Amino acid sequence: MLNSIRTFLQNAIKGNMATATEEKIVHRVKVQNLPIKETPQVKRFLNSHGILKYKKAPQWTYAYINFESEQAAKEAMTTLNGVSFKKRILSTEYTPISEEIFRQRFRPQPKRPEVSSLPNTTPPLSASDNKTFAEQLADQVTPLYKVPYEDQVAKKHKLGVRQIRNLRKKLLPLADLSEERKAQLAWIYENVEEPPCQVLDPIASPDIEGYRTKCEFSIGKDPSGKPTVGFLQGLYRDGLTSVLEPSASIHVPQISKQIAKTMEQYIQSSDYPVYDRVLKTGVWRSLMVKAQHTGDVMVLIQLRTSELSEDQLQKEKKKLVDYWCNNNNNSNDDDAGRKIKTLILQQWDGDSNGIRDQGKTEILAGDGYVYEQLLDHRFRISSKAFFQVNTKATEQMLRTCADWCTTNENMQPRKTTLLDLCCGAGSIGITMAHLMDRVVGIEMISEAIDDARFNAELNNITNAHYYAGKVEEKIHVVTNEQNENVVAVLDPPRSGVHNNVIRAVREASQIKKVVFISCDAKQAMQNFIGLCRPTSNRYQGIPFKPQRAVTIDLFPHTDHAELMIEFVRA
Ligand SMILES: C[S@@+](CC[C@H](N)C(=O)[O-])C[C@H]1O[C@@H](n2cnc3c(N)ncnc32)[C@H](O)[C@@H]1O
Repeated sequence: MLNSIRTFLQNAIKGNMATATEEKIVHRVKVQNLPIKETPQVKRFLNSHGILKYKKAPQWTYAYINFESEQAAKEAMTTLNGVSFKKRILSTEYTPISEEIFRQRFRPQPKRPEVSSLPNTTPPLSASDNKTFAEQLADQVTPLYKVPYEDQVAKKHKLGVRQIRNLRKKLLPLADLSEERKAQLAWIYENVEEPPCQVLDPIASPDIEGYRTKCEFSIGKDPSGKPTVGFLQGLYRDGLTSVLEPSASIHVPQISKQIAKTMEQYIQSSDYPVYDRVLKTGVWRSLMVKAQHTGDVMVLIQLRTSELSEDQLQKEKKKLVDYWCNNNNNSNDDDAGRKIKTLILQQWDGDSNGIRDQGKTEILAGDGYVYEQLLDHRFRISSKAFFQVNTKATEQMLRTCADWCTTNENMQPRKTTLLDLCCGAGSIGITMAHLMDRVVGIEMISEAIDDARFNAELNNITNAHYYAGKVEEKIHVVTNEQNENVVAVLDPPRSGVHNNVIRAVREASQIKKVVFISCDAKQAMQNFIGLCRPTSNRYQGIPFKPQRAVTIDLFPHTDHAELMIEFVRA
């Protein structure tokens, strides 16, 4: 029972991450089989394994440790799992939790009314929080919406500076080893009152409303039980899996709101029920809309098919095409269906929520692609390929990135290879290819690599080469080469990259510079530390040091931003 609740919470967390808030996760590890009481001994034992902060009540046989990234959590699990302490064999469990829920747990909770007693409009949820559903949703998906935009940017800049300072702080204990290692970290002792590298003025987003070119909506029931397309309300702690409609969401473009509404009308008159995230029954699960600045729109509908016969599924597909592409929808919202370039169906019967890369996708109409324009280059994007969601702010980021990649006293750009790690559909390398000798891109989603190859050709680029696979497995393609000058741009997912990538980058002496683009510097901190820590058996090669950093606001009204750091050899 406990396990199923935990799985439910974890799935709910994952589902909500994928849909609405790009929410922060506390990467918790539960260490089990510890002795009760014996507090000083437990403290000494955990400290000796590098764990200085943890939570354990004297009567508990377990402790919780929080980490900033999944990777750090997993590394600690590897260290502690199976270790014998006080004649007990320890075991560990990864128990991630949404940061918001984590915080809420330490706050007194107002009593909530029964969900079924809530009326069908948008009234206050309870007397104590006195907020409409629209306000609650705004607090959840765009928590800074009431803060003037310049103040949002200033706040994110401050957080970026704090992360850069943190890097210095986290490296300090590693410097106290030997004179040689200390020398490699000399930069952390310079101007200790200042950030350890130049921090440029933050780059604000040119678009601050309706900027999201990709929206993932959940399909479910609103608090009154009405089938709805929108964002998960996100209070899984209470077992709530309600969906709130997005019409007031400031970051969602009008066209995507129209499409969500049109889909809502479809499911409300459908013979099949919406997906129930607790019982794991029902059919309609999620909707993804990619609405690009070129005017191209992709609609991907995710459904659970195990309740449908083959005949029913075929009929439903035909009905969807009729509705979306033959204008048989009654949408009075400016005929959202007419604007769709491609319609895709994804079958997903698994427990985890959100659009899944593993889901079976089928193109029902169009060619399965949309196009976007970035810095005078055109990009084809498939349903599975990552593409930055704020086009105008991404252009700003790419300009700065190109500038950093081509300024280096000892390297001539045209004799330099640009290593585009985690390249997605190729936007970084392709917009810079004309400045470089060649571009080598590595990406694990094969559809994205197909897009990158296609995009290079589409933009008449002949010096870009792409490899499908994990960076940790393919990076040797470039690092095994000799006598090359290489600049690496590393643009990984939120949690950063595998340590092996960092080790390979350090060991490849031809890589003179790394431009690290991180959408969650806290989680990527382990990677930054890996690049900068002194040379050891595990981390060979000359370490890097930060030279410049800048915050770029790709996500107005949310807590998120990109932090771009230029690392050069120390
Ligand atoms: C933040 S996106 C950046 C994509 C691209 N640079 C862009 O700007 O559009 C991160 C990308 O890393 C890819 N990725 C995640 N882990 C990877 C790995 N271990 N090896 C290669 N690619 C990976 C994801 O599929 C995704 O396309």
